[in-house]
Amino acid sequence: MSLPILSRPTADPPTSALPPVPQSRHTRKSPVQRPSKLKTPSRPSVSPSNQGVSSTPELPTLKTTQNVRSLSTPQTVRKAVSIGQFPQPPPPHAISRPPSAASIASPTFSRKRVSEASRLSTPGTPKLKISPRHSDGSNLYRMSDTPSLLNAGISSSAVPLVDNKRASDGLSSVPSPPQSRSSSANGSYSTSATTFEEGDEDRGRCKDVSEELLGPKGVRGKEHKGNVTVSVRVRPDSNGHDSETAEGEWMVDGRRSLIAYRGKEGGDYHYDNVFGTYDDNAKVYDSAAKRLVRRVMEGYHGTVFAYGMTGTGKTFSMQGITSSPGVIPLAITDIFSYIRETAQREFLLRVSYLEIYNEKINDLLATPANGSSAPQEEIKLREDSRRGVYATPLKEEIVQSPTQLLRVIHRGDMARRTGSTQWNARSSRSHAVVQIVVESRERVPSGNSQESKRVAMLPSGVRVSTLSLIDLAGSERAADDRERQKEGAHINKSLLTLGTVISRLSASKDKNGAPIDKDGKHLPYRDSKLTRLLQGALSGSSLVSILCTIQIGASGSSTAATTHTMETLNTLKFAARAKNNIVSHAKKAVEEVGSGVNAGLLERYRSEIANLRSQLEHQKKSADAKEEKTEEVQMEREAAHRHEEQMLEMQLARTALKERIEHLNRLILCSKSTGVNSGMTSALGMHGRLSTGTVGDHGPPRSVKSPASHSTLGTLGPTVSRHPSMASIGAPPTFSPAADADEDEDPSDLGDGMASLQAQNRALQADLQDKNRYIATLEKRLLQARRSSHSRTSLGFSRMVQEEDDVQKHLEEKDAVIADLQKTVTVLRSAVRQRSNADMTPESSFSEFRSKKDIRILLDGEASEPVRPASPPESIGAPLTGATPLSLLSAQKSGDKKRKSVDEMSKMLDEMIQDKVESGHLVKGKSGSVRVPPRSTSTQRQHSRRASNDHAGPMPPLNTTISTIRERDFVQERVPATLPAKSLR
Ligand SMILES: Nc1ncnc2c1ncn2[C@@H]1O[C@H](COP(=O)(O)OP(=O)(O)OP(=O)(O)O)[C@@H](O)[C@H]1O
Repeated sequence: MSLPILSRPTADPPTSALPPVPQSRHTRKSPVQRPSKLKTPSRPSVSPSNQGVSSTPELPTLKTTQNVRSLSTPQTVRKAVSIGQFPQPPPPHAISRPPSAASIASPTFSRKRVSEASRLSTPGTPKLKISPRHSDGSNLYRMSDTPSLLNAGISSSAVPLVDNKRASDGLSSVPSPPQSRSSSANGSYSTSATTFEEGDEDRGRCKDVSEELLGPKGVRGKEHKGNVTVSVRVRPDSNGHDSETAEGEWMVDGRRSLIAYRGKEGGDYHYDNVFGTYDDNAKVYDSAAKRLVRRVMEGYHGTVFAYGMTGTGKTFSMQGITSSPGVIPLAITDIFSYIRETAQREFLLRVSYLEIYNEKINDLLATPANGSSAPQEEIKLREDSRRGVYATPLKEEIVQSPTQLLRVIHRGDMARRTGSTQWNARSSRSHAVVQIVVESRERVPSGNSQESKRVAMLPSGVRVSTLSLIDLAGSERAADDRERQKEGAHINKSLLTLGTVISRLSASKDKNGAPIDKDGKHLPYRDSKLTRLLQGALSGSSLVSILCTIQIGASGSSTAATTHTMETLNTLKFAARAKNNIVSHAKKAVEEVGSGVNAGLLERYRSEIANLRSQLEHQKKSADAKEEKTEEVQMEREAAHRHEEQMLEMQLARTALKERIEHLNRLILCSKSTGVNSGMTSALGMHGRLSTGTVGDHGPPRSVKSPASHSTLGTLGPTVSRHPSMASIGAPPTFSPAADADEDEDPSDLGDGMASLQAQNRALQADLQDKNRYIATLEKRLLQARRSSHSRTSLGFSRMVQEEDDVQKHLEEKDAVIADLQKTVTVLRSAVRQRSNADMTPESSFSEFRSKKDIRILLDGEASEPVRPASPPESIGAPLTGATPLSLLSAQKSGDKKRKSVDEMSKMLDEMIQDKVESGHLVKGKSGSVRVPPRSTSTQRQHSRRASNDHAGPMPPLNTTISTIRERDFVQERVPATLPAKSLR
């Protein structure tokens, strides 16, 4: 009989979300025996065929009255597994508890189970016999009612039978009645622990049964045994026909969890669960692993492993197929259901997946996805007191959803070593270990307030538990293939070591605490990586569920059949030893507080989150402070910038003013150098002399102004001070009489008035150009100042605007001056033209001067009053009344025409100077010199104007300067530079 050719799941993980996880777990009932078409063996109705059991003729071996339909062909049983096609979790109203008897009694449930059974059973399946209880009690023992974490809360009440009789024909896994554990003399085994159906009274209750059991009222003496569950699953025959021998030799009673072999070395084997060929993976999971998974979620360590001969259905049971997912996917679904149901705790899940292949550990999750064959870092097993034995370095992935977890495991499955053997087309060549680490922590129920939310995050102890789901490689006979032989040798060796360890397990320990066997020898955990890795579970630190798979009724040659039977018996013995010897004293993991190396990731993440939060807050604070500082600095900078701008503008304005002043000064010097200033000075000197000397020479002096002004003029003295210029401010130099004399006595001046005028004209033109250039410069600066003033927001803005206005005013005044000068130039030009006629009558001269005077008046806009007639020159200082310039000029007809006209002009100048003195633009010194009044406040200026004293002051204000310039310009205009100094005297 050949074994079926099977294939491993190849489908990709699902992309769609898993179905919703149930919110309640109180409605799904415990799995109980399902109704079957097979007849339930009953003690009274002993089948006659039982007589044929040779090995134990005395035992009535009951045959099922109806043959179990053989399972569908195994070739099609193992289809590609698609995670998306895993069974949907029960709806919210359903619970994950096994169906109760009550639910079984319902027609719907019965129909479903019946149809499942009929689907799985195929004609040809070995007829399984149900062994009744031994009548003599020698080979069959009742299992003791030992409550445990894995059957916690289960009462020993009998399961109600459908229609008052066992619905199962023995293929169901309804636990047997309590029996005491013992082994029969002829090799029959039974286990002390048993699983019990939950009584109706427990259904719907969600109580912490472990607490109940571990509490003072718990059966402490027996609980440890109860923490180990051993189940045996019988795989359907692969080819559909069964041997009569096998049929006669084997009896499987699922209801009583019994497998009996009536052949050589036969006996009855009792376990916690016996699954028949019709039991599907859901049933296996519910009975053998579900409770353990729940306990792991509560904080216990748990290990589920499948053990058995190659091809007997270990991988099938652990991974499952599309239509019947196995223990691993169902556990994953359950884990997440539990998390959803447990609102009072928060969880963190991480998963790792390794294989032990040829005594080497490979990380199945670390395999590069792109297929690159980079050598993996060697994974070693280490041990510490807290974690026990563990593999490192191992990749762990944190998962947040069932889909994600299934995908990770699927990835590992794909990386696992498999190969074709004579017995299994896709045989697992390695032991595969999925480890799901569950970290959980109590959550303080959070209210709506921010405070309570914060409190909810307060750190509490983190509990870390591990669920190990192990699919062992199958024991096998020597294969033909070399590689398979080598693999098989390693597999067999490790399984042998496992068996040895289990067989020698005892509660004894040496003085160092190392486990020893009954003979005081050390247990050979280190002989294989598998036993080393399972050390914690085997030595009792975790809950254990062992699922042993067998196949009975193997076809083939009689030798093969014998070998097969021997292997099956070995598996059964292994299972029995495991149940008898493994003592679990699993305890709930202690909640660890703190964020040290030993703390779970959950705590580390929490503390990291808290750290990051505080860092964030700190950074935010410092950022705020920085921002504030930056703002301050920015404001300071802006203020400084504004200040700079203001300073710049002020500087510009000051520079402009200074330049203007310098320029004007230059002009004055320039005029001097070209004779203009000297002419003016000469004129003034002339005027001085005119005021004093001319009185004697030409009769009483006449003033063209008021008597007051005349008297003022009289104080000018014999030497007229030089016209004040910027250079003369503060210490106005006066021309010494000698210098004056030198200048005045220059005969060329007298003889070449025309040339002087032309020179003056040139100088004025140059001056005009200078001024134009200067205006352009000022305009440019003004433009710059305006531009920068746009950006001003400082407090000094208004002040600057004010200053700018002042500057503007000054500029306007300067413009007016320039206009004056231009006009003056025009007038001078015309004067030059007139002089060129050389025929100048006093009248014409007077009219010319008069017109100039008018022009001046017009330009200055100040002296609007008409020129008054000159005063009679009786005395110096006396008011000149009754004389007009015309009369004056007429009286001197006898003199040189030019001299006369000069006198006229002198008079006119005198008059103008007097005007200026009166208006405060000029002050007269005691000696009769004329100066610009000192710089002073407006009040002082007014006072100065009134007092007309000779106080010399500091630099005059700009207005004064401008006025002075105007005066000077006017004087220049009026007094030709070529006027002979002598004549002025
Ligand atoms: N209970 C079962 N019902 C139907 N088919 C099954 C059952 N058990 C196993 N099979 C089928 O038997 C074949 C072998 O199963 P599986 O690969 O799970 O055996 P195994 O014990 O894991 O073998 P190995 O140790 O060589 O890996 C598969 O095709 C599988 O589909």
